[in-house]
Amino acid sequence: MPCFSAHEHVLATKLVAFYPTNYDKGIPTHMATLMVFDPENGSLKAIMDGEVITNLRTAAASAVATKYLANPKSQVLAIIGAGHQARSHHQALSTLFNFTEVNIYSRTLESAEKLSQEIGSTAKACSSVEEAVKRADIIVTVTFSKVPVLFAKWVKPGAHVNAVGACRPDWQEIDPDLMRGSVLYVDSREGAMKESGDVILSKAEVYAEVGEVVNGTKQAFCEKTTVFKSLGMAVEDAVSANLVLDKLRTT
Ligand SMILES: NC(=O)C1=CN([C@@H]2O[C@H](COP(=O)(O)OP(=O)(O)OC[C@H]3O[C@@H](n4cnc5c(N)ncnc54)[C@H](OP(=O)(O)O)[C@@H]3O)[C@@H](O)[C@H]2O)C=CC1
Ligand SMILES: O=C(O)C1=NCCCC1
Repeated sequence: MPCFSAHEHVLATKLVAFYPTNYDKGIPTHMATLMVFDPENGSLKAIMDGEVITNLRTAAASAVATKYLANPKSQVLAIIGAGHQARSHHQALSTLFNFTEVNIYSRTLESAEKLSQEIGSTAKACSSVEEAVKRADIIVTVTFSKVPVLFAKWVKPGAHVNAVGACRPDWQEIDPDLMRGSVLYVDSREGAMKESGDVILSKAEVYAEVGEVVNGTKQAFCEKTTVFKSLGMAVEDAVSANLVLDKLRTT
C-alpha cells in the first residue's frame, strides 16, 4: 500500500498480507511491514513493524467516522469479533463515548469472554449477534467471516455501524438489506467499489467518503442508520508512521 502525501510531507509503503489460519496457531493474522522514505530524494528513512499501526490506525479511522455519524449520546457499544481490531476499536471509541454497556459476540464464547474480562464490568460476552446488537447505538464488525453476520432486522434504527472486516470483493459481513437500507459512507469510493463484497454484492449506493463529511462537502446523517465501510488506506499508515518517527525524534 504506497502513499505520497505532499501535505504531510511523507512517502511510505506498507506490505501487508493476512492469513486467517494463523489465528489457530497463536500468531498474528496480519503480517505488515512499513517502509518510510525521504520524499525529497527517495532514500530509506525507516523500516518499522506494521502490525500495531494497522490495529491503531484502522480503529482511529472508525473513530473519526463514528464521531460524525453516531448519535453523540451513544451509550451501548456492540463488538462482533474479539481479536486485535476488537480491542483497538474499543480503545479508540472509548476516547469519544462513555459506554455504559459493551456487548461482545465472537465465533467462540471463550474469545468473547476473554475480551469482556479485559474490558471490565461494563462488558458482557453474548451468545448471539442479535443479543449483542439489539440495544446497541454503535456496532463494530471485525471478524473473518465470508458471509453476513449482522442483519438489518436486529439493528436499532439510528444506530451507526463500523464494518471493518470482509475486505475482499467476494466476502461479506453485513446483510445486503442493511447495506441498502442505511446511509453508506466509505473511506475510499474507489477502494470500496473494487474490494468490498459488502458494497459490490449488495449494490448499495455509496453516499459519501468520510473525508467529504469532515471537510463539510457531504452531510453526516447521524439521526439515521449509518454504515461506515472501512477497507484501510495507505495514507492512514503513512501519516501514522510519520507520527512514530516524530515521537522518536523528540524522545
Ligand atoms: N478495514 C481495515 O482497514 C482493516 C480491516 N481488517 C479486517 O478486520 C478483521 C479483524 O481483524 P483482526 O482483529 O486483526 O483479526 P484477528 O485474527 O485478531 O481476530 C479475528 C476475530 O474474528 C473472529 N471471527 C472469525 N470468524 C468469525 C465469524 N465467522 N463470525 C464471528 N467472528 C469470527 C475470531 O473469533 P474467535 O476468536 O472467536 O475464534 C477473532 O476473534 C479482518 O477481517 C481483517 O482483515 C484488518 C485490518 C485493517
Ligand atoms: O488496510 C489494511 O492494512 C488492510 N486492509 C484490509 C485487510 C488487510 C489489511
